[in-house]
Amino acid sequence: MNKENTTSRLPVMSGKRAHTSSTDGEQQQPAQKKMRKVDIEPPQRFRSAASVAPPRRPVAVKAPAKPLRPTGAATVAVAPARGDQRKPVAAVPKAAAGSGASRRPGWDLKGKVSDMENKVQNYQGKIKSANQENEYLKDSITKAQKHKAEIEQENSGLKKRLRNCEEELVKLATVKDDLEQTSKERDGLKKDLNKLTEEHKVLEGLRDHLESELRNIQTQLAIQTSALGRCQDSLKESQELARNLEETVAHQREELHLGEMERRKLHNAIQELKGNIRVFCRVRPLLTGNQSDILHIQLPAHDNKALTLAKMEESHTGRTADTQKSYNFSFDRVFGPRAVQREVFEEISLLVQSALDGYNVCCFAYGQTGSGKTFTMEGSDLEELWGVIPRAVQQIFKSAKALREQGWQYTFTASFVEIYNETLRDLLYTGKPNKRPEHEIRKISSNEITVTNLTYQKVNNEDEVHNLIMLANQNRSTARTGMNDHSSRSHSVFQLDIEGQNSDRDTKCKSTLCLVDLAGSERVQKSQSQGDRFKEMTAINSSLTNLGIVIAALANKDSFVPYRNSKLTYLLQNCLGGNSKTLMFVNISPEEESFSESLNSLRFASKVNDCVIGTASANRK
Ligand SMILES: Nc1ncnc2c1ncn2[C@@H]1O[C@H](COP(=O)(O)OP(=O)(O)OP(=O)(O)O)[C@@H](O)[C@H]1O
Repeated sequence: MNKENTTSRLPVMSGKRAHTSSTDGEQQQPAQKKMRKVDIEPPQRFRSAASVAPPRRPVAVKAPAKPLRPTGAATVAVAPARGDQRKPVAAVPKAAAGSGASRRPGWDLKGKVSDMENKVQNYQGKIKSANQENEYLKDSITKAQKHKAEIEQENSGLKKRLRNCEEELVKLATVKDDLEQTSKERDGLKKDLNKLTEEHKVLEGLRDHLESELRNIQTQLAIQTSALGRCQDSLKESQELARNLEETVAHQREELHLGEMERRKLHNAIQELKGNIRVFCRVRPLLTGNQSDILHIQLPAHDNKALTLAKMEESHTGRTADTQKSYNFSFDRVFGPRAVQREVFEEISLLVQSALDGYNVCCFAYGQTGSGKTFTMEGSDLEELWGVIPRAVQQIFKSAKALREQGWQYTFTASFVEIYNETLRDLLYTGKPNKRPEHEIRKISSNEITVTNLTYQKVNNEDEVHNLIMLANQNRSTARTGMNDHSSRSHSVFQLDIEGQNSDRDTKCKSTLCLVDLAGSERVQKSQSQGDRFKEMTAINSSLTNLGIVIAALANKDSFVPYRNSKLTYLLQNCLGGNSKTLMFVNISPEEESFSESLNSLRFASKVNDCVIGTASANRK
């Protein structure tokens, strides 16, 4: 609102007032100006008030009837009302008054009085007019005051409105700030929106892709569902079949178990018929030369159980011709020099099977040094040259695996001990040589023998047993170098303790497979041993003799069996008793110079072969 407008809209206000308003207006904020422009209408009352202004009517001046003597009253004039722009009431024309006085002669007092009275009347008229005007002015003042009060009231109202407007303005400023803030936020949101729109587009693309994949999957699912339906049908059929098969399997298992028990019974019966102690004779091939050069050992072509040892004896007198002396022997089986390891083992594999069935089994090789005991029991590294021990171990683990399907679980514990000069030595010892412990044989129950400080190694497969055999050979070869090949003059005993359990049938069995490589059986006289060698030979012969005595006592069913006479028989006590199956190999050297030793060995073996040890029974619970 400009100054001109303010002035033009408030016509009754003084210029100063109008100016003040204008100044105020200039200082006001644009918003206030706007508000004023909108709200303040030209007050109509001011206009009407303007019309209240006293009329500019001329004061009626009556010509005096008589000219009055001019007095000082001529100076009386009505002061114009404040703000009244009217001209002062015209005084009686001076010329008229003056001309009357001047016209009257000095004596014309009457005339003069008349003039004076006119003047008085004139003045009285003037006074009356002034009074009227005064009344009028008073009235105007009253109205103006009233008007002023109204204006003040209106002013205070306007001020109040102004304050309200200012407050509103402040609020609006806050709103503006808020608006700016909101605007910024909106910009930010716009950016976010743009970003989200982009993302939305990407997601839409992804969704389209996924929807198409979903459609594919749904198609596949439909195909799979129908296939599943078919599968479920065939599964039902298969389940039915499986149930039938399970019943058959259970039935067959039962039959198998019964068959297995029957097999064990029959197997044992056969073993009993064969005798619980059996003797096999094995003739070593010549290490050099032609095997047909072996003349003193005769093996009948059609009898694999007989052997004849023949020797030409010179005539003592010289008069008669040389005579041939023959010694016939019969064993459970005789293997000639051409017999291979597999062939030999086949004959004893049934015995090894008995060990898994819960029978104690003892297999030992007897014979003079170099006759092939170690070769028979251990053989060499080549699988086809494996001896009884590795083949027995292989068979045991193979059979145990097969029996697992019938509910049998087996645990195996191996030990390997050497008896030299009636002293025990742990062949599985891995500690320091100078810390080797001493060992004692102890009987811990009626059918259990244990050796103190001996390594009893749990084994789970044949490889582990082969490793133990290698360790034992290492231990023996160490002793061999240090003690002048004492291996020939020591007994080595490999024991495999077998424990079986069939939880389904609540059956347990426990047995020991004992495989022994005996020391060379040379006679003292022949070897002409002396000193340590003599001591060794005495110990060997003593233990071998005791072995014969024990076997004989068992055969005779003696009430006392002298097991404790030697470490060997004490250690083998459980494997030699009535509850065991025993196999003895008698190894024969083919060289002619070994004739006498061979004869001795065969005689010893024959004695053993004649023994019938009581009926073996399985260690079952
Ligand atoms: N059946 C066989 N076929 C081939 N070689 C054999 C046979 N038997 C033994 N030998 C060989 O004869 C030699 C002596 O055999 P071995 O060491 O087994 O005799 P030993 O009776 O154990 O002797 P020791 O009592 O000294 O231990 C070895 O070289 C061995 O390889």
